[in-house]
Amino acid sequence: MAKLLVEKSEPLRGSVKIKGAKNSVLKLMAASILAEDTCTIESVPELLDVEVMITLLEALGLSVDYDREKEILEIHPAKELKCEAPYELIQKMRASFLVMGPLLAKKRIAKVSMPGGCDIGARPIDLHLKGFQALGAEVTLGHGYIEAKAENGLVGSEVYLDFPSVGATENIMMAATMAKGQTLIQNAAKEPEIIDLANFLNEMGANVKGAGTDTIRVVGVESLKGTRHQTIPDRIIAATYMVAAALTQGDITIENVVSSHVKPITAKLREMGVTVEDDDDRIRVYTTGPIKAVDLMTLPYPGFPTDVQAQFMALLAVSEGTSVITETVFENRFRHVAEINRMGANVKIEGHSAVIQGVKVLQGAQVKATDLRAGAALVLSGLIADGTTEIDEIYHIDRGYPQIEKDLVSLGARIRRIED
Ligand SMILES: CC(=O)N[C@H]1[C@@H](OP(=O)(O)OP(=O)(O)OC[C@H]2O[C@@H](n3ccc(=O)[nH]c3=O)[C@H](O)[C@@H]2O)O[C@H](CO)[C@@H](O)[C@@H]1O
Ligand SMILES: C=C(OP(=O)(O)O)C(=O)O
Repeated sequence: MAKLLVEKSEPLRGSVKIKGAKNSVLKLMAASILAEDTCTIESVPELLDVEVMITLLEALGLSVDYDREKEILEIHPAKELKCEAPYELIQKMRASFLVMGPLLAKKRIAKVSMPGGCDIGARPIDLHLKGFQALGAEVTLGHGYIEAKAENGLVGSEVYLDFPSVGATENIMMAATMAKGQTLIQNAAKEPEIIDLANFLNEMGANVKGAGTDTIRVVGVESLKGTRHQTIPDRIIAATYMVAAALTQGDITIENVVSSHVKPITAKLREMGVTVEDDDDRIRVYTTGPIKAVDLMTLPYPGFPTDVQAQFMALLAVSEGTSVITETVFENRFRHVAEINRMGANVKIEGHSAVIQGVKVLQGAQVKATDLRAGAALVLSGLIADGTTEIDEIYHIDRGYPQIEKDLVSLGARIRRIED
């Protein structure tokens, strides 16, 4: 299996341009199932997860042209849309389950494999299913598959989410686009990717209002057409590179970022003594002083993102003092602790919190990426650790970072990929 070898590097300097957001583009791809004609999506990063979604759309009968160089994806409607999404594809990636809402809206029946748990938690789908049921679908579970049926079409309704789940909000929003009448999604997730999806759906002719607030109103329409859309920049990659600047005591300018999407990151870094200068679409992060210990808690947007928790742990591991990170979104998202401790960090898990006693230096070691962001955190730690850090199982990183080593090397990092 491929590995990354990360050497202790000089402070990172220079500028880096952020590509389209994985967590947006995968949903835009799923939403394309709804269109009567071609959808063109721009700024589609070259990621493993994008390849999995292409395979899934093709398995459903759509045809897809992906110009990897230009980062443009054209998704053409199926001659005959299939309504079954198989286990082999759904188990590869959680976001595959997002085809259920569009299939149910368009075919009035969908049979999708249950996604199962993953490295960061059990990740149930009860809220997605409650939403489909509220819209009148009959949902049955059997042999590892979920079947949802609404023979006479879905009917708009009120859906209250117990937790503002990103995926449930998106799946229900897509299902509701062609339901009869109005759907209200209350306690909806407010992530920027939800707004991007709503904009995409509206460009296709849907009637979605309130995305980005906790109440989304969808008025069903008869059909949806194709459109051309530019994916929003990846705020999690931007945040990862912001941490890289602070950790290496460097000076990085991040281009093509929506500053308001990374406010919780900016605020936390400033609290740690790091300088962050932000314009609308560009952020400069630099520091020369020590990093102050801080406490943080992950929360749904606009709270501190769980997808940046591991990267902040890498930074707090070498801060001055004791910090506490509390993870409230996923119940098992501390698997990176064992790995970062192998590099000399002093982190203890206490229930849903990690107590981090800052140390002066980290040491290069053999470690493995236990999930996508955990892997990114290890790459960052490797940049300041003495010697070489050898990171295994980097396919996790490739799910969500189109070119982590290329970007970081362009900023002065010493990273090599060893292909098997
Ligand atoms: C592809 C994608 O966009 N992934 C993101 C998405 O994942 P995802 O959409 O899976 O995350 P959710 O917001 O749904 O999950 C948040 C919490 O709600 C729970 N839950 C969710 C649905 C449900 O039906 N029942 C339930 O209990 C989950 O187990 C988890 O504990 O949002 C997460 C939270 O910001 C991010 O970390 C992921 O990177
Ligand atoms: C958890 C993540 O992704 P996914 O929901 O696809 O597993 C992530 O992007 O950090």
